[in-house]
Amino acid sequence: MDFNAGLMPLDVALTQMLDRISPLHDTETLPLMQAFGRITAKDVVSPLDVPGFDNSAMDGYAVRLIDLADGQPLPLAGKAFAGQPFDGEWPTGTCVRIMTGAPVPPGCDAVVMQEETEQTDNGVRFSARVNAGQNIRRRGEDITAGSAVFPRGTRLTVAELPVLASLGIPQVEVVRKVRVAVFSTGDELKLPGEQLAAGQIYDTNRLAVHLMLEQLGCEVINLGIIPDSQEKLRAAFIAADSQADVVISSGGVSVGEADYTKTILDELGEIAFWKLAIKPGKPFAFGKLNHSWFCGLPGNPVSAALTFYQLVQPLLAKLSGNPDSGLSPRLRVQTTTRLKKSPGRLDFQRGVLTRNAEGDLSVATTGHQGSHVFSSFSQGNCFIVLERCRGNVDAGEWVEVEPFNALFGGL
Ligand SMILES: Nc1nc2c(c(=O)[nH]1)N[C@H]1C(S)=C(S)[C@@H](COP(=O)(O)OP(=O)(O)OC[C@H]3O[C@@H](n4cnc5c(N)ncnc54)[C@H](O)[C@@H]3O)O[C@H]1N2
Ligand code: MOO
Repeated sequence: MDFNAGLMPLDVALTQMLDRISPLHDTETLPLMQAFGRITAKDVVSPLDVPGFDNSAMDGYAVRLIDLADGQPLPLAGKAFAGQPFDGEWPTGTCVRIMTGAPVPPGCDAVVMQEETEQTDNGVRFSARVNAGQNIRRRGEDITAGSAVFPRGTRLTVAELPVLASLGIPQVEVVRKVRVAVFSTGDELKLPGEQLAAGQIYDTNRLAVHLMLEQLGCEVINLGIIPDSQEKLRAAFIAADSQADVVISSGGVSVGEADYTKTILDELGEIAFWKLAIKPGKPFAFGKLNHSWFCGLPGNPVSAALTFYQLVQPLLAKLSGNPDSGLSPRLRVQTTTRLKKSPGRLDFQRGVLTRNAEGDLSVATTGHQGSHVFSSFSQGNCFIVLERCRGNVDAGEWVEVEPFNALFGGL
């Protein structure tokens, strides 16, 4: 019997999910200092030219080309500093001492850096050839007034926010944070610091999900551990649905006798899909509650973190108006170790991607790939993504890898 028949392929699940979701409409306006990581809600239009005026790129001398024609030294007519333009008369046959960032005087054809000049009793001698426009940074050459500097949907980081500061923009309109409620389910779960009775374990998944949500800039509503009781689980879902845009649970989505999540979802909302052709993470469920989206992560910790990473991360990106899913581009490299795999599902094994002295990349397994071995994320730095139809992979074969992003300590 083929247990994998009827499982939904990952790309189909992702398309179905993302097609149903539209970005949040609500926005807020924040000072630049508080806007790191947020997504612009509108095109940001520049009110200014940058640079705002023609200015010098070097410490040196502002000249007119015609004055250099006979090779004679030029006496100084005055000085220009950043913030203190030269505003005197500029007589023919003279030059102006100028500093980096100072506005070039009207009529200036070029700036000669001081290393290419010589002081003489009769003024400054220009030994090297001087080209029109050299060392002048032109008004508007970086950004012109009225142009869209960053389109709607830009994630604001240290690459963008200082540009807004340079335009004199003090605040920016961004999409509001996505509100996400999270809880773990299971009678066996305890908090770190508590005593474990026989058969109990510590709750790993809620911390993993909470931390990933924070990294992704979401507002987290952490509802704790919900015991395996239909009543308590129903109450948790209702409370979560009333507060959040997305509700994430972990555990209880498989086929065990205490796996109530699916039953309650059927009752309170609609399940769009459940059971994917991926390993780990097969019992991932997605659907809609009364007003929020629902993601049911499998209980096994690697499966929970992996399905969050591969499915919930792109969902949150879309909701927050970010066109970038957050997933790293995949590469093809050779594996240096044998990889165990059964045909049927798309495997996301954890691997170590390295570069040898010749600059060639290769990957090796982190070892045990059980969906309870959370330390494999720490040992690895990438997913080894093995196609559904593939069986065991021998050392030397080519495989696809997906480097971890910052959620798992990658770049
Ligand atoms: N007969 C079948 N059994 C299972 C199947 C299946 O298809 N048929 N799928 C297996 C797979 S794959 C996974 S993954 C799990 C998912 O099960 P659930 O989502 O129902 O999760 P639980 O049964 O509640 O727990 C599974 C496992 O994970 C531990 N767990 C749960 N929550 C946490 C947490 N917050 N932190 C740490 N560990 C957690 C739990 O103790 C169990 O060991 O089902 C398989 N079974
Ligand atoms: O598909 Mo499960 O998530 O292997 O542990």
